[in-house]
Amino acid sequence: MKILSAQQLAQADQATLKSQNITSDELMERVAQLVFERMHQRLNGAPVPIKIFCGIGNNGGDGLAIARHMIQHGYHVTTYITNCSKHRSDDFLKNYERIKDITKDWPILLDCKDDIPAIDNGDIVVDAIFGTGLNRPVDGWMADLFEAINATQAFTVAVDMPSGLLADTAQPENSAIIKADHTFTFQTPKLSFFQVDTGDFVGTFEVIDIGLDPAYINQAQPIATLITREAAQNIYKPRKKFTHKGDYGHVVCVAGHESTMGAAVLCAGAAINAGAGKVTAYIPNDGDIIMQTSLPEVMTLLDDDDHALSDIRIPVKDYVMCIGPGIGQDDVTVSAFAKAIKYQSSPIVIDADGLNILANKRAFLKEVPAQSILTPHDGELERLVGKWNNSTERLEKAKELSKKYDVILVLKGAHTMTVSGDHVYINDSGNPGMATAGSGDVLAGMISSLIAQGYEPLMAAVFGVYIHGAAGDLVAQSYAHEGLKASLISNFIGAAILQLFRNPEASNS
Ligand SMILES: NC(=O)C1=CN([C@@H]2O[C@H](COP(=O)(O)OP(=O)(O)OC[C@H]3O[C@@H](n4cnc5c(N)ncnc54)[C@H](OP(=O)(O)O)[C@@H]3O)[C@@H](O)[C@H]2O)[C@@H](O)CC1
Ligand SMILES: [K+]
Repeated sequence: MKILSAQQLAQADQATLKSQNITSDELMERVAQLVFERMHQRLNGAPVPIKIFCGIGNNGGDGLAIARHMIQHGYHVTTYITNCSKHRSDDFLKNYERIKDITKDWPILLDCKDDIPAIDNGDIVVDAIFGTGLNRPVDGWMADLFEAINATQAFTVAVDMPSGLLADTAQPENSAIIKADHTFTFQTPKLSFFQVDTGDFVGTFEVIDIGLDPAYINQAQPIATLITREAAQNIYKPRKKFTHKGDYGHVVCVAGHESTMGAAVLCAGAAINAGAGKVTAYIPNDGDIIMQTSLPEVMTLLDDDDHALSDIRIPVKDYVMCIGPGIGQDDVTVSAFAKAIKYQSSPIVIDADGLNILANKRAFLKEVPAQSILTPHDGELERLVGKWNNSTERLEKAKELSKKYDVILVLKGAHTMTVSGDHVYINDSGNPGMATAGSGDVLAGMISSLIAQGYEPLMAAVFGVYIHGAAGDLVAQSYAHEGLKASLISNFIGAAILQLFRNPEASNS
């Protein structure tokens, strides 16, 4: 699903009015009707007090139209207008007249100086103050109003966006933002919904297709793409009948150190579980028994050194290298790593200590084959690109690194983002239980496995991240977030692929 910028959405709005030959007022009515229907479906006429706060732009116009529908259906609505300036939009004004004429229930004008209306914990608050048109930080009385709403336990529903949140640009520090419990957002989700410093303001969200011009949306270059279940279905490559293990590639996991052999086991195990035809673990000599007893399907190649990797020689042809899990940063390993990546000519996957070595010895970055995949968590990313002040800057820095070295970055976290040049793919599966040791080793093994099976590196990363999250979601259903551990994610890879094509209603999930 495309994620468009606030500017693109405004253009889509204009294109829609033209192509569908409708007025902006008619589009606003369509939007309000769709939001009302969803609220009505859930509330089912409940006599709960509903307080609708409306700004004086088009977001406020939406709010007034929603209020009118709710009043007409017998809900207990109080409508407030934050009447802070004279610049009211035309469609706001039309809906202001309409709610007065039709319902005779006049909105309360708040003069933005005096008291803030009382809000009780049992109220439902509808936030229609600002949407995509926010153009400066919120301060003064308005910031106090936001704080008062946030201080209550009233269930808060945001229209299009929580007010105060910017759709796609850096949010100034300590901005006043409404903390929504649920957001009805129009046509596409906004980039800030997925960023660590702003995502929590959105609550759960629901994208409402408001029928904006498909021709405009199809040609628009998105600022990011949300990888949903449907997108993942389209990437999946089913196997053909007359094939053999050679058709599904060979992964060599270069991993492990005397105290971190588990990382090597998780990485190689995930490569097998994700479908590679063959997997070899290149490990320190003493790790042989651990690997062979843990994973009977995996072959081993042993380093001369008992405890650490010292000279990585791989006497096989045509394989995909996954390097880094648990290798440590001993001097011998750093030199061996440099040599190993220099000899690679096709894309590899670099994780964990492999990334830390690259951060310390930046010259090695030039030796990384084009289209290789780097899978940093935020600590590793910071070592690679330096500190950032906000999520927007984090993403910009990742894009720069990706372009400079022609590599793909998988920025791990809630809503993992895969960055390839200016293209960003945001993952929609997974849960907080996946923040657990070894989860990254499993992901690195999975992505390498998919490249070995013939997926283009970028799609291997995007699909691998989705299935990794989906496997985590399946594990969480039986083990809770707390009981989720990396080896379980790996064990559920196959189930997650099956689930991708199961009718969600039939499987009740
Ligand atoms: N895209 C679509 O297809 C559709 C979009 N629709 C809806 O339109 C919404 C966008 O509407 P919009 O452009 O009128 O902007 P909006 O969010 O109401 O804010 C503008 C107002 O806020 C004010 N203001 C801004 N910042 C402020 C601040 N910090 N502190 C105080 N005031 C501030 C600003 O004041 P001014 O700058 O004029 O002084 C102006 O009055 C969108 O989110 C969706 O809900 C649907 O109806 C139809 C389909
Ligand atoms: K809003």
